[in-house]
Amino acid sequence: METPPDNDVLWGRSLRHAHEGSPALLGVSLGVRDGEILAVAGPRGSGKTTLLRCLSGQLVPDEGEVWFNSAPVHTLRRAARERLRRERFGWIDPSPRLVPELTARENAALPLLLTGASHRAARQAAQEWLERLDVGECARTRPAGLTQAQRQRVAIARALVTVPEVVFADEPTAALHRADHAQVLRTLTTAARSHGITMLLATHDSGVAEFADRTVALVDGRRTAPEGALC
Ligand SMILES: Nc1ncnc2c1ncn2[C@@H]1O[C@H](COP(=O)(O)OP(=O)(O)OP(=O)(O)O)[C@@H](O)[C@H]1O
Repeated sequence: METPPDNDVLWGRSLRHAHEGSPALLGVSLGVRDGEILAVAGPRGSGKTTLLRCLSGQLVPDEGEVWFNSAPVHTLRRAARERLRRERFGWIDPSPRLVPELTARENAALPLLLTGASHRAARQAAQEWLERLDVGECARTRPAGLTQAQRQRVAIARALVTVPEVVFADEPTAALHRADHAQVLRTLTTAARSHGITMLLATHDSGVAEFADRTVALVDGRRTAPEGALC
């Protein structure tokens, strides 16, 4: 088995995957460097979500390998992959999926409570992340009382509260008004950079690439090199 380059925190090799017979990835390889913000660009249906799910251990590819910090992920059992996702990774969905009964701060604190942090520590860290993401004043409000942009910021706080090694952001601005896109992306990428968090940012919006260090493009489940880009 070939081992990944030393400076890649995450590495996928020749990933192939089909959903119930529909091909989604047709042999994608990529490495992500420590602390890098990598945009995964491509039109709808090009395989971006499938790639992020394979790299984060949510999905085992039909073929190919995934390595995290020089250890294989694709050979781990389900429980070990779930632990990896819970303890080392963060995930941001296109639409914020918050627990409606909990306040913004309680939602943001959840991942820390799941890793065994005390209520007090989790509450304090959640409040700090809400403030960094400009929704500190919403801490006691439940999701129904927030705007969609505020809910997405709370979901981002929840993904970052454990300071994960890698955050996977799947179209994080898809459910927002265009006017909110740049501000949310700037806040997200600034927070990641200041904490040395590696980030994969799936997007079909070419404007997102300006927030990334590098862009890889997918079309029909394969990588293409965007003109002028170094991949
Ligand atoms: N659960 C599923 N069952 C069946 N087909 C699926 C499933 N998930 C994805 N696909 C198909 O796999 C292909 C790649 O989908 P994927 O969601 O990975 O692409 P994407 O680039 O993230 O698209 P989008 O921007 O619309 O989310 C598409 O043809 C899609 O219809």
